[in-house]
Amino acid sequence: MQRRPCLPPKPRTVERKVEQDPVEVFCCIRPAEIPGQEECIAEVDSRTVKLTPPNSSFAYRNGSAKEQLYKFERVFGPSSSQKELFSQVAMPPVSDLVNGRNGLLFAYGVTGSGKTYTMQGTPQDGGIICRTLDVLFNSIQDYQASRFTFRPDGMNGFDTQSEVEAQNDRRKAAATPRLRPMAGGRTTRGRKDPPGSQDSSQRIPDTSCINSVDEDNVYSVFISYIEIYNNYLYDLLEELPETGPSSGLQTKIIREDAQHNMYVHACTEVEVKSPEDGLESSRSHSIFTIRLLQAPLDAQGEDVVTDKSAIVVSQLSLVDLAGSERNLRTKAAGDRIKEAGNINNSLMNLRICIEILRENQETGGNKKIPYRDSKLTHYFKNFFDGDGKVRMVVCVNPRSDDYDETLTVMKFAELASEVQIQRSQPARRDLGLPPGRRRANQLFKEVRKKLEDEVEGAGVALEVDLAPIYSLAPDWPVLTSSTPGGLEEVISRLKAHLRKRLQSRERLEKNFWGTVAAMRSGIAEMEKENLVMKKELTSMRALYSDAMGRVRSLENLLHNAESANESLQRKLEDQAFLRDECEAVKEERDMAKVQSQIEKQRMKTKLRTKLEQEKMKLKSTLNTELHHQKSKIYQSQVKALKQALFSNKQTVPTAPLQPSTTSSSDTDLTAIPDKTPIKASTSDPKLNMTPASHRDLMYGLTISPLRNNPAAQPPSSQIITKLKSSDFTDPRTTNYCLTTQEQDSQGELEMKLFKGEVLPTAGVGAQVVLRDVEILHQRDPLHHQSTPNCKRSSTEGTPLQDRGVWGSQKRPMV
Ligand SMILES: Nc1ncnc2c1ncn2[C@@H]1O[C@H](COP(=O)(O)OP(=O)(O)OP(=O)(O)O)[C@@H](O)[C@H]1O
Repeated sequence: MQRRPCLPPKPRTVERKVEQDPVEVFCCIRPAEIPGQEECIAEVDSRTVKLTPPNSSFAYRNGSAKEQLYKFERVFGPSSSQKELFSQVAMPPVSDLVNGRNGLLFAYGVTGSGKTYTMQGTPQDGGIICRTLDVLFNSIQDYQASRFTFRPDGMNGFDTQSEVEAQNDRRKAAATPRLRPMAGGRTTRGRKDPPGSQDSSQRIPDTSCINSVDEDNVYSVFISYIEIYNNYLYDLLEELPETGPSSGLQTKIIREDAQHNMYVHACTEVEVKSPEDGLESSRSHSIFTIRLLQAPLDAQGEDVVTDKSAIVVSQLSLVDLAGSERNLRTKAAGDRIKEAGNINNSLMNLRICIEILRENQETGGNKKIPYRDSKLTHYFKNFFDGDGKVRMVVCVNPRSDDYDETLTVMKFAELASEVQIQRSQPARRDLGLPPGRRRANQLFKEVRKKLEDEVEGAGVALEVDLAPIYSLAPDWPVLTSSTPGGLEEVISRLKAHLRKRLQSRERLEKNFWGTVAAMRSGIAEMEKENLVMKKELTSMRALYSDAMGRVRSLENLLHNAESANESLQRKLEDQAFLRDECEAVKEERDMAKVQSQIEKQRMKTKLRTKLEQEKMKLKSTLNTELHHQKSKIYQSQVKALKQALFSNKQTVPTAPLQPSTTSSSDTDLTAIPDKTPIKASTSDPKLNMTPASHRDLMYGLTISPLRNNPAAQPPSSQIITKLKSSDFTDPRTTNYCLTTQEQDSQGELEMKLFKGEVLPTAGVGAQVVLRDVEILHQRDPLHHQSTPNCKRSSTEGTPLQDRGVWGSQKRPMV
């Protein structure tokens, strides 16, 4: 069977001038939603629109916007009617369909631009789908084949059935209750049906019709209705059981038939006999396909030629594409994002295919067109390869908010209109049958009926008189006794006539028996052939059923494999989706982790700062306290020293300058190896020192009484204490100075300055640590003069004091 106009193989190497048609692009501007709204598109003339960027558009904001004109085959403004649009846009493809050519018509545009309205319309004012069915049935109504004359063979082809088989099927169909009507008209996208689309009583049908219908054919219309959702195919006419669990619509796969046509495997195709039958299931937002079957009548114009190869199938797909920008403006999430992503991927792939197609045509290149990257383009591959005419209706909502998306749509339309599609060949097949068979047969039937009605027993009267063909001779001669020549003449004429008759009879008899013999031998031959044929047929049937069994099992295997593949693909996609989600969650967690680390670090810094502040505060409190204590101690020590110095006592208590409150637990004190007072003899006015293991040394002091007048006094020690209390922030820097004076018999005065620090102990006590000693010598000038040999220090002669010259010698304390 010829499924459809089988295209001649497309030439690859042989150059041949092929006729091409451009993709025809039309523009339909819907009326404004709100009267007086700001609009971005205007109809310039019947073929041109002007697109003006509004201030709010992205293109305007980024400075790339400018006013632009776009050309179309035809522009339909807001006031155009559905009828007008249908006549210009869809009538030619309907005519092509009737004449055995394929066609694809799709509506493209942003959400809410009127694609569904254009394809379906309203009950009172039908859209392209309704009008297509109307016109088609108006045109073929009288030539329709009876139902079930053709049956889909499951491989994108059709089988012809005998009238008896068709009748059986009709009986069965009438007895079987109808299942849930065509998947309930549901679409997986869950869009709304156009108002009143199910109420056929309100419908105002289109009355146009195509005149070029071949009357010597019979016609059958089959429709299918599929939807591509999330890049999966669903058969929306799939019958679902009325009761019981329903697992919903199964996904379908695309296959290629023997003629390399793409088709949806196991997709329901419903034979429809009227527009209403078709519209019952035309609430489509997707691909509504009409397939028209044409088969010629036999020579008598009575029956359909049952030869499969005589059937011609043409197809018209009416497509309502999904809006292209859903996710951008709807702020979709979750499944909606996936859906929007798939919609955009499909449309993007459609654009890519068209772009490469155009590029190949322009450059003569042979770049691979990625039709198989999405179901939408895969399904329509044949059309772009030249299997039918492609038309596009670009639907536009004029509102300014849609400008950016409309601009993209316009660019795509411009691109599509530059693509050339190879013109498909008409699908007629000449079987050498005379035209007008149907008409002649009809006339014959009409005349016979008329005669039957007029004359009783007209059946006999209508028998063809074959007498002239088989007569033995011309009519008997009229012979009478008055014939000139007399009786003799009559007898001789009769004899001649009889001789002729005898000859004719012999000839006829001979012919007859010859024919009989030929027929007999023919029949015998035929019988023989028949026997052979019967045998062959039996073996062929066996082979055929074997082959069919194998085909079926292979088909099942293939189907299972494809289903498994499909489900694996789904799983893969789900996994990929899950993986993406997991990655997103992981990313979120990582971010949270980093955030918490930053938070921790901040807390740490904050706590450290607080700790430092607390420490400083504590330190300053302690310092204040220490200072206070130290002041107290100093005062008491100074007091004690003063007392010691001025009380003329020989010794002052040898205890270190710690208050008695110093506890044994004092850590600094424990570091002092020996707390035993260091005694100094009165004869040795110098201070006795006991080195400690500690780096700093602590000294017990034995202090000689201070003479008020050293000159008058015998050599002795004089101690002057000096405290500098300017800096108490660090107790270690508190200066402490002890001075001893000694005058020898030559009158040289030696002064020792012990420099040290007063250090706090761990308790509230303090200790004196001497670090340096400076010795100053002063010689009495008077004495010096009398003793010229006396030695002088290196600094001698430097007038340090009024009283004489001081030499200094610094010795670091160890
Ligand atoms: N030419 C028009 N005249 C009157 N109403 C229209 C026209 N075009 C669209 N509408 C109305 O606008 C609304 C949206 O139109 P429609 O559903 O056809 O848009 P769509 O492009 O198919 O959207 P989606 O992409 O979401 O399917 C509908 O209510 C429809 O009736």
